[in-house]
Amino acid sequence: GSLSAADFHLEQVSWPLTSLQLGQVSGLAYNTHSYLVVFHRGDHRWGANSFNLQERYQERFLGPIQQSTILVVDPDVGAVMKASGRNMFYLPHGITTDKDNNYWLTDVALHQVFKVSGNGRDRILVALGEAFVPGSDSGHFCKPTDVAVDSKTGNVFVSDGYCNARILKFSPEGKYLNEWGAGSASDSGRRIPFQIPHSLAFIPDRQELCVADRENGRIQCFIAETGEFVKEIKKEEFGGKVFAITYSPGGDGLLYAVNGVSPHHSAPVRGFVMNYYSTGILDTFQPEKKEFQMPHDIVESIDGVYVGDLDSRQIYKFTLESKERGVRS
Ligand SMILES: O=C(N[C@@H](O)C(=O)O)c1ccccc1
Repeated sequence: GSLSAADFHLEQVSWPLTSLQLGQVSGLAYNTHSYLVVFHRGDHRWGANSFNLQERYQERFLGPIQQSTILVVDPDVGAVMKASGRNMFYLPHGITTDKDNNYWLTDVALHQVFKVSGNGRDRILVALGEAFVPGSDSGHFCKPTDVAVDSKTGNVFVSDGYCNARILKFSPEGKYLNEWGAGSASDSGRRIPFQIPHSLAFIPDRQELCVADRENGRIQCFIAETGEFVKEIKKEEFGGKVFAITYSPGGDGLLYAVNGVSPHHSAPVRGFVMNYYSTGILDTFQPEKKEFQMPHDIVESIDGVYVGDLDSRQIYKFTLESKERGVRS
């Protein structure tokens, strides 16, 4: 019969074949040509003193990152096919591609969201927020973390952010449409605010938007049209931190997640494969030899699942191996 995800397990494969010379890896995306797109910080890093108490970036004197922060990487060997994003960003965070292969990016130092042409020429097509000015009205963000695009309507969703606790919705041209906070929690019924809405995944099969509510260690999903709360996925196995999520459309709708280092290391840091509808955990995965340090984004490509680790400054690739073979060998 047809092989279900239960017959498979994600295992790390040795990739890339040559070093990608990355800084802190903050975001991963993939494009319609099934290439991996990497958003990294070059020689900048987000340290304990990067921001003051008013959430203002303290290292403007460094100027923008001069290395290429946007790398299009070939999924087979990991060779850099295209490099761009020089002299534009200070602290890259999230990256998403739209159906025309344009990039939507966030920069936590700029407190801004950009739509940039994906042809490597880096034309800024939309810029949201005010450079270096944190805020919480419809024209400002505070360390925005990610962007998701609804390919059906072209509407754009922003998770905002480290120092706000909301999701904003914009038209394809960047016109403010709506915003909302956390939905009601499953247990207490009290509305527990987001604590770093850190990563977004759009569910095209359902026109829903899921949010990795990082420090609450939960995923909350909403109706994209209205922002109405649909459901919450919170697992003991997450250990109280969910850093990133991504969704694989199609029949069995797989939702992937990576958790973070939990207090007292009570839960291992790893990746999860869940069925979006049943919310059951189908598989977990982690690097063979080393541990994840800070898995910061995850994306599924045509041939595997990629995890960008911010602290180890590298990208791990996992592919589906049949469990039976594991038993036989
Ligand atoms: O979470 C943090 N960083 C990462 O998510 C990241 O995106 O770098 C962080 C928080 C406080 C101070 C310094 C870094």
